[in-house]
Amino acid sequence: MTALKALYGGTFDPVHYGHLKPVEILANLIGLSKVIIMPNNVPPHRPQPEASSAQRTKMLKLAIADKPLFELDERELRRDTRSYTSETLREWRQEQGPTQPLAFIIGQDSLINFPSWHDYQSILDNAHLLVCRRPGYPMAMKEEAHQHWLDRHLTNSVDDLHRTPAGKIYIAETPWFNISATLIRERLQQGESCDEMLPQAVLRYIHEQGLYQ
Ligand SMILES: Nc1ncnc2c1ncn2[C@@H]1O[C@H](COP(=O)(O)OP(=O)(O)OP(=O)(O)O)[C@@H](O)[C@H]1O
Ligand SMILES: O=C(O)c1ccc[n+]([C@@H]2O[C@H](COP(=O)([O-])O)[C@@H](O)[C@H]2O)c1
Repeated sequence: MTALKALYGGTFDPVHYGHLKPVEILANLIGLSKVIIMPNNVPPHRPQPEASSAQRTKMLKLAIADKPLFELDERELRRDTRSYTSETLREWRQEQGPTQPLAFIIGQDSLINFPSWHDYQSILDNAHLLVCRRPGYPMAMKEEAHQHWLDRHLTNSVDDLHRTPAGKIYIAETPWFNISATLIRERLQQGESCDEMLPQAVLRYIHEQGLYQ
Protein backbone atom coordinates (compact mmCIF):
# COMPACT_ATOMS: atom_id res chain seq x y z
CA MET A 1 0.00 0.00 0.00
CA THR A 2 1.36 3.49 -0.90
CA ALA A 3 1.41 5.91 2.03
CA LEU A 4 -1.23 8.65 1.97
CA LYS A 5 0.34 12.10 1.45
CA ALA A 6 -1.35 15.19 2.86
CA LEU A 7 -1.02 18.85 1.99
CA TYR A 8 -2.17 21.50 4.49
CA GLY A 9 -2.78 24.87 2.87
CA GLY A 10 -3.39 28.13 4.68
CA THR A 11 -2.73 31.80 5.02
CA PHE A 12 -1.02 31.28 8.40
CA ASP A 13 -1.05 34.99 9.35
CA PRO A 14 0.33 33.86 11.82
CA VAL A 15 0.54 30.08 12.25
CA HIS A 16 -0.87 28.99 15.65
CA TYR A 17 -1.66 25.92 17.76
CA GLY A 18 -5.16 25.76 16.25
CA HIS A 19 -3.38 24.85 13.01
CA LEU A 20 -0.76 22.51 14.44
CA LYS A 21 -2.42 20.56 17.26
CA PRO A 22 -5.52 19.19 15.49
CA VAL A 23 -3.35 18.10 12.56
CA GLU A 24 -0.85 16.32 14.82
CA ILE A 25 -3.80 14.43 16.32
CA LEU A 26 -5.29 13.77 12.88
CA ALA A 27 -1.94 12.35 11.72
CA ASN A 28 -1.96 9.91 14.65
CA LEU A 29 -5.59 8.96 14.09
CA ILE A 30 -5.24 8.06 10.43
CA GLY A 31 -1.55 7.17 10.14
CA LEU A 32 0.07 10.09 8.32
CA SER A 33 3.85 10.08 8.58
CA LYS A 34 4.21 13.52 6.95
CA VAL A 35 2.08 16.63 6.62
CA ILE A 36 3.19 19.15 4.02
CA ILE A 37 2.35 22.71 5.09
CA MET A 38 1.79 25.06 2.20
CA PRO A 39 1.39 28.83 2.72
CA ASN A 40 -0.57 30.61 0.01
CA ASN A 41 0.71 33.72 -1.74
CA VAL A 42 -2.51 35.41 -2.83
CA PRO A 43 -5.39 34.05 -0.71
CA PRO A 44 -8.35 33.64 -3.07
CA HIS A 45 -11.15 34.49 -0.60
CA ARG A 46 -9.83 37.15 1.71
CA PRO A 47 -7.80 40.36 1.75
CA GLN A 48 -4.01 40.13 1.43
CA PRO A 49 -2.50 39.08 4.81
CA GLU A 50 -0.79 41.60 7.12
CA ALA A 51 2.50 39.67 7.19
CA SER A 52 4.36 39.25 3.90
CA SER A 53 4.70 35.82 2.28
CA ALA A 54 8.33 35.74 3.41
CA GLN A 55 7.35 36.56 7.02
CA ARG A 56 4.55 33.96 7.06
CA THR A 57 6.95 31.36 5.68
CA LYS A 58 9.58 32.23 8.28
CA MET A 59 6.99 31.85 11.06
CA LEU A 60 6.04 28.42 9.68
CA LYS A 61 9.68 27.36 9.61
CA LEU A 62 10.08 28.41 13.25
CA ALA A 63 6.85 26.63 14.23
CA ILE A 64 7.81 23.29 12.68
CA ALA A 65 11.56 23.33 13.40
CA ASP A 66 11.16 20.78 16.22
CA LYS A 67 8.23 18.89 14.66
CA PRO A 68 9.40 16.21 12.21
CA LEU A 69 5.81 15.46 11.19
CA PHE A 70 5.72 18.68 9.18
CA GLU A 71 7.56 19.82 6.11
CA LEU A 72 7.09 22.96 4.03
CA ASP A 73 6.04 23.34 0.40
CA GLU A 74 6.57 26.79 -1.08
CA ARG A 75 5.06 26.12 -4.52
CA GLU A 76 2.19 28.63 -4.16
CA LEU A 77 4.66 31.36 -3.25
CA ARG A 78 6.16 31.01 -6.72
CA ARG A 79 2.81 31.92 -8.38
CA ASP A 80 1.74 35.55 -8.49
CA THR A 81 -1.83 34.72 -9.43
CA ARG A 82 -4.51 33.77 -6.86
CA SER A 83 -3.55 30.63 -4.95
CA TYR A 84 -6.36 28.42 -6.21
CA THR A 85 -6.23 25.03 -4.52
CA SER A 86 -7.72 23.31 -7.57
CA GLU A 87 -4.71 24.43 -9.67
CA THR A 88 -2.20 23.43 -7.02
CA LEU A 89 -3.73 19.99 -6.60
CA ARG A 90 -3.86 19.41 -10.35
CA GLU A 91 -0.14 20.12 -10.52
CA TRP A 92 0.59 17.92 -7.46
CA ARG A 93 -1.42 15.06 -8.93
CA GLN A 94 0.58 15.24 -12.15
CA GLU A 95 3.80 15.02 -10.19
CA GLN A 96 2.62 12.14 -7.98
CA GLY A 97 0.98 9.97 -10.64
CA PRO A 98 -2.61 8.71 -10.91
CA THR A 99 -2.61 6.05 -8.16
CA GLN A 100 -0.86 7.82 -5.27
CA PRO A 101 -3.38 8.56 -2.44
CA LEU A 102 -3.34 12.34 -1.85
CA ALA A 103 -5.24 14.54 0.61
CA PHE A 104 -5.83 18.21 1.38
CA ILE A 105 -6.41 19.15 5.04
CA ILE A 106 -8.91 21.86 6.00
CA GLY A 107 -10.75 23.07 9.10
CA GLN A 108 -14.51 22.85 9.56
CA ASP A 109 -14.97 26.53 8.61
CA SER A 110 -13.29 25.86 5.26
CA LEU A 111 -15.56 22.88 4.61
CA ILE A 112 -18.67 25.05 5.06
CA ASN A 113 -17.39 27.51 2.45
CA PHE A 114 -15.82 24.90 0.22
CA PRO A 115 -18.50 25.04 -2.54
CA SER A 116 -17.56 28.68 -3.14
CA TRP A 117 -13.96 27.74 -3.95
CA HIS A 118 -12.73 28.04 -7.52
CA ASP A 119 -13.56 24.86 -9.47
CA TYR A 120 -14.27 23.07 -6.17
CA GLN A 121 -15.63 19.88 -7.73
CA SER A 122 -12.29 19.18 -9.42
CA ILE A 123 -10.48 19.23 -6.08
CA LEU A 124 -11.93 15.83 -5.19
CA ASP A 125 -10.76 14.46 -8.55
CA ASN A 126 -7.23 14.97 -7.36
CA ALA A 127 -7.32 14.55 -3.57
CA HIS A 128 -9.33 13.49 -0.55
CA LEU A 129 -10.39 16.16 1.93
CA LEU A 130 -9.47 15.66 5.58
CA VAL A 131 -11.49 17.93 7.86
CA CYS A 132 -10.53 18.96 11.42
CA ARG A 133 -13.30 20.09 13.73
CA ARG A 134 -13.33 23.72 14.83
CA PRO A 135 -15.55 25.35 17.49
CA GLY A 136 -18.16 27.87 16.43
CA TYR A 137 -19.01 26.47 13.00
CA PRO A 138 -21.92 24.26 11.92
CA MET A 139 -21.22 20.79 10.53
CA ALA A 140 -24.05 21.02 7.98
CA MET A 141 -23.69 22.77 4.64
CA LYS A 142 -25.71 25.93 4.02
CA GLU A 143 -27.45 24.64 0.88
CA GLU A 144 -29.22 21.32 0.42
CA ALA A 145 -27.43 20.59 -2.87
CA HIS A 146 -24.09 21.07 -1.17
CA GLN A 147 -25.14 18.82 1.70
CA HIS A 148 -25.97 16.10 -0.87
CA TRP A 149 -22.57 16.64 -2.46
CA LEU A 150 -20.94 16.25 0.98
CA ASP A 151 -22.98 13.14 1.85
CA ARG A 152 -22.02 11.51 -1.45
CA HIS A 153 -18.33 11.85 -0.69
CA LEU A 154 -18.23 11.26 3.09
CA THR A 155 -16.41 8.24 4.46
CA ASN A 156 -15.69 6.93 7.96
CA SER A 157 -13.13 4.50 6.67
CA VAL A 158 -9.47 5.30 7.12
CA ASP A 159 -8.74 2.37 4.81
CA ASP A 160 -10.65 4.15 2.02
CA LEU A 161 -8.27 7.09 2.33
CA HIS A 162 -5.19 4.90 2.03
CA ARG A 163 -6.49 2.62 -0.72
CA THR A 164 -8.04 5.11 -3.14
CA PRO A 165 -6.20 8.03 -4.78
CA ALA A 166 -8.85 10.75 -4.23
CA GLY A 167 -12.54 11.59 -3.93
CA LYS A 168 -13.43 11.03 -0.24
CA ILE A 169 -14.21 13.47 2.56
CA TYR A 170 -13.20 12.38 6.05
CA ILE A 171 -14.32 14.38 9.10
CA ALA A 172 -11.85 13.56 11.85
CA GLU A 173 -12.72 13.32 15.54
CA THR A 174 -10.10 15.90 16.48
CA PRO A 175 -10.58 18.05 19.60
CA TRP A 176 -11.65 21.66 19.42
CA PHE A 177 -9.06 24.40 19.67
CA ASN A 178 -10.59 27.83 20.07
CA ILE A 179 -7.75 29.77 18.44
CA SER A 180 -7.73 31.86 15.28
CA ALA A 181 -5.17 34.09 13.61
CA THR A 182 -7.72 36.93 13.76
CA LEU A 183 -7.97 36.59 17.55
CA ILE A 184 -4.16 36.56 17.86
CA ARG A 185 -3.77 39.66 15.65
CA GLU A 186 -6.45 41.48 17.70
CA ARG A 187 -4.93 40.51 21.04
CA LEU A 188 -1.42 41.52 19.96
CA GLN A 189 -2.71 44.87 18.74
CA GLN A 190 -4.23 45.45 22.17
CA GLY A 191 -1.05 44.34 23.94
CA GLU A 192 -2.71 41.21 25.35
CA SER A 193 -0.87 37.94 25.92
CA CYS A 194 -1.05 35.10 23.39
CA ASP A 195 1.46 32.80 25.09
CA GLU A 196 -0.74 29.70 25.01
CA MET A 197 -1.89 30.19 21.43
CA LEU A 198 1.25 29.84 19.34
CA PRO A 199 4.85 28.66 19.63
CA GLN A 200 7.20 30.95 21.59
CA ALA A 201 9.65 31.17 18.67
CA VAL A 202 6.87 32.51 16.43
CA LEU A 203 5.80 35.02 19.06
CA ARG A 204 9.40 36.24 19.46
CA TYR A 205 9.68 36.71 15.68
CA ILE A 206 6.39 38.67 15.61
CA HIS A 207 7.77 41.06 18.25
CA GLU A 208 11.17 41.36 16.53
CA GLN A 209 9.49 42.25 13.22
CA GLY A 210 6.94 44.58 14.82
CA LEU A 211 4.08 42.63 13.25
CA TYR A 212 0.38 43.02 14.14
CA GLN A 213 0.77 46.25 16.14
N1 LIG B 1 -8.58 26.45 15.48
C1 LIG B 1 -8.63 25.73 14.35
N2 LIG B 1 -9.13 24.47 14.36
C2 LIG B 1 -9.20 23.74 13.21
N3 LIG B 1 -8.78 24.18 12.00
C3 LIG B 1 -8.28 25.43 11.93
C4 LIG B 1 -8.17 26.26 13.08
N4 LIG B 1 -7.62 27.44 12.71
C5 LIG B 1 -7.42 27.36 11.39
N5 LIG B 1 -7.81 26.16 10.90
C6 LIG B 1 -7.75 25.71 9.51
O1 LIG B 1 -6.43 25.92 9.03
C7 LIG B 1 -6.44 26.31 7.66
C8 LIG B 1 -5.69 27.63 7.50
O2 LIG B 1 -6.38 28.59 8.26
P1 LIG B 1 -6.01 30.12 8.32
O3 LIG B 1 -4.56 30.28 8.01
O4 LIG B 1 -6.99 30.91 7.55
O5 LIG B 1 -6.18 30.40 9.90
P2 LIG B 1 -7.30 31.19 10.67
O6 LIG B 1 -6.96 31.14 12.11
O7 LIG B 1 -8.65 30.70 10.24
O8 LIG B 1 -7.04 32.65 10.11
P3 LIG B 1 -7.92 34.00 10.16
O9 LIG B 1 -8.44 34.17 11.56
O10 LIG B 1 -6.92 35.04 9.73
O11 LIG B 1 -9.03 33.78 9.17
C9 LIG B 1 -7.93 26.43 7.27
O12 LIG B 1 -8.31 25.24 6.59
C10 LIG B 1 -8.64 26.54 8.60
O13 LIG B 1 -9.94 26.00 8.52
O1 LIG C 1 -9.14 27.70 -4.35
C1 LIG C 1 -9.93 28.48 -3.78
O2 LIG C 1 -10.86 29.07 -4.36
C2 LIG C 1 -9.75 28.68 -2.28
C3 LIG C 1 -10.62 29.49 -1.55
C4 LIG C 1 -10.41 29.66 -0.18
C5 LIG C 1 -9.32 29.04 0.42
N1 LIG C 1 -8.49 28.27 -0.32
C6 LIG C 1 -7.33 27.62 0.29
O3 LIG C 1 -7.70 26.98 1.49
C7 LIG C 1 -6.65 27.05 2.44
C8 LIG C 1 -7.19 27.69 3.72
O4 LIG C 1 -7.58 29.01 3.41
P1 LIG C 1 -7.59 30.17 4.51
O5 LIG C 1 -8.07 31.37 3.76
O6 LIG C 1 -8.53 29.69 5.56
O7 LIG C 1 -6.19 30.31 5.02
C9 LIG C 1 -5.53 27.86 1.77
O8 LIG C 1 -4.62 26.96 1.17
C10 LIG C 1 -6.27 28.65 0.71
O9 LIG C 1 -5.45 29.02 -0.40
C11 LIG C 1 -8.68 28.08 -1.64
